[in-house]
Amino acid sequence: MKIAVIGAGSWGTALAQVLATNGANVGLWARKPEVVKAINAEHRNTRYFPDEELSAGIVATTSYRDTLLRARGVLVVTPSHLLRGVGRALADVVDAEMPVLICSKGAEADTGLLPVAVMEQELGNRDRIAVLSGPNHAEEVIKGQPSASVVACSSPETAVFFRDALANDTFRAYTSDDTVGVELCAAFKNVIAIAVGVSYGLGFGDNTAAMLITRGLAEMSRMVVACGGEALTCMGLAGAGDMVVTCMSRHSRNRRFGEEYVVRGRTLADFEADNHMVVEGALACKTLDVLAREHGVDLPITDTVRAIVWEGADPREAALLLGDRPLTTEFYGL
Ligand SMILES: NC(=O)C1=CN([C@@H]2O[C@H](COP(=O)(O)OP(=O)(O)OC[C@H]3O[C@@H](n4cnc5c(N)ncnc54)[C@H](OP(=O)(O)O)[C@@H]3O)[C@@H](O)[C@H]2O)C=CC1
Ligand SMILES: O=C(CO)COP(=O)(O)O
Repeated sequence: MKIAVIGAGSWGTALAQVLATNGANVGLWARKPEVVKAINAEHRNTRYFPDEELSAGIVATTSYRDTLLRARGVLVVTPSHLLRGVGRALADVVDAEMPVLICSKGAEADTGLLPVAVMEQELGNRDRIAVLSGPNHAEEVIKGQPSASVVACSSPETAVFFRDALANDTFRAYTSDDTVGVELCAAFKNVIAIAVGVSYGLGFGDNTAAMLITRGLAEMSRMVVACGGEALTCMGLAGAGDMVVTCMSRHSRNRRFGEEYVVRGRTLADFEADNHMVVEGALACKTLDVLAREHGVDLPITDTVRAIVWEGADPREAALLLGDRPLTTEFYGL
């Protein structure tokens, strides 16, 4: 069986390797010809994983049409701000039944639309559009270290199709029908990871990090419930699981950006350019604000991250303001 993967950054490459390890032929779309050449000739993605040998079952190309040719399903693994453009391009090459798994974590700028809704607008047929999320740093998944993730979709058949394509002894995949919950968890945890990075950058310790993680989970739960998702999803792999790993792992770009912003004064543009990698939380703190206003949800940590990253707020003063709000019950708004 052939599966297509759109995006040959860290996560697209790692997922292509999981699929190929499971026996699939993988068509991998990369935008740079030199990445395609290295993958096909040397079985390496020299830009993101120079030390990992990729399966010979992965064939890269810069053509959407060739990537999708005879594929039974497609994974979209680009940064979230590119999703609408990818959906538009895919509309020309996929039929109305092709299962689509979105692996990006974020929401659309300006509209606040979540990935499945964006893709549905471009491709139609929501039941064939699923989303993948969980505590999955690509650097560990590509090495086959034990990990788990959730495939969420309104259609159990689509969820099971992708679950079975991805699952193996070291990559457990669970299914869920709470797409909105899983998508919001994915967008939120990146924002909170920036907050944790800022906190360590300011010299605060592990108590502060644990506070931000758990209050971040409360913030996430308020939003998930307000948008029609399930609070329990926030306790699962896409919620608490991904929150913990992104806030605590040395691999997290979001956490590292937050820390380097404070300690080294590095801007978002510099950080992303130097690493060739996205910091999804920087965009998400703005897009989640659109949703929060729409649903009247209080997001104090998200607001603080946005003030620091986009409005020039001093990180230490912003942190003090966060602690200076009226005291209330632990699970207000739920
Ligand atoms: N990395 C991880 O561990 C995980 C990431 N994710 C999510 O997956 C998504 C993709 O992230 P990831 O794989 O890490 O990406 P990376 O940050 O590793 O790399 C960015 C990718 O985006 C591509 N890109 C950048 N700008 C454009 C553009 N204008 N047009 C087309 N492609 C572009 C880059 O291509 P090029 O190399 O040519 O610049 C590269 O493939 C994100 O939403 C992320 O949150 C989810 C789980 C784990
Ligand atoms: O989503 C991720 C891990 O599950 C990756 O997080 P970062 O983008 O912060 O590295």
